[in-house]
Amino acid sequence: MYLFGGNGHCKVVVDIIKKSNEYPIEGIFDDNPKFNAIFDIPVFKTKTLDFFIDKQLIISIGNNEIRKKISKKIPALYVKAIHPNAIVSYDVKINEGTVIMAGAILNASVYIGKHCIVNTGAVIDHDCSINDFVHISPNASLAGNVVVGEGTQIGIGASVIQGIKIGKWVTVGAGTVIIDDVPDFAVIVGNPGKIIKYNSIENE
Ligand SMILES: CC(=O)SCCNC(=O)CCNC(=O)[C@H](O)C(C)(C)COP(=O)(O)OP(=O)(O)OC[C@H]1O[C@@H](n2cnc3c(N)ncnc32)[C@H](O)[C@@H]1OP(=O)(O)O
Repeated sequence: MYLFGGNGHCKVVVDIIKKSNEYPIEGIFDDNPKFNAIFDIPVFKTKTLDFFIDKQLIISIGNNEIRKKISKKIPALYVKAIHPNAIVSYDVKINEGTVIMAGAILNASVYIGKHCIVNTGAVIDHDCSINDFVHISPNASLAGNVVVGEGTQIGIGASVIQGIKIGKWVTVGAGTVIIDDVPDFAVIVGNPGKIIKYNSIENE
């Protein structure tokens, strides 16, 4: 399999794949000239997108908007990666392109969309629904029945009480406590969370 994107997030994705032993990593694609190899894995420059058509791929880029753009451009056999030390309930649905990091806990009947990141130690409790291109940052916790819209980032250490609906392309700041629904594109911080501005997202 291959990875696309060679920054810090990529190193954590490499770790998951090596530990889960599911796929050998044949290379990482990144056009930045500063990368030649990441750990012992060669870095290649992109020549043609057709190369990826029959290749297993994960987009290893932390920015949700960029991950979406690249996934629309590159036709590949997207796969998911789940760290062996994540705890994933048996009826959780995880879609392609998504990575689940060490210590994450996904409880009963959780749904996770495509190209999501469930980062280190995040907790997603029963019946939550996480849409495509979402990032749940390290140590963030979602109580039961929370819905998170496309492209949203839940910041490091944030907490969301049960039954909340968070819109698309929202940014929930580090350590924020969400006790009410959050509209699309909001940037929300503090305890309790207050909206400070709105994201502008191109071609979402
Ligand atoms: C493995 C990994 O690294 S995963 C990555 C995890 N990273 C994160 O979770 C980062 C989350 N990002 C944040 O919390 C950011 O601070 C954001 C996105 C909410 C805001 O960032 P910016 O748009 O740059 O806003 P800025 O820093 O200018 O802050 C605006 C105001 O909000 C306040 N503010 C910003 N973030 C927070 C926060 N998390 N909690 C409380 N207040 C905050 C600032 O103090 C500032 O207040 P002021 O206007 O009174 O001075």
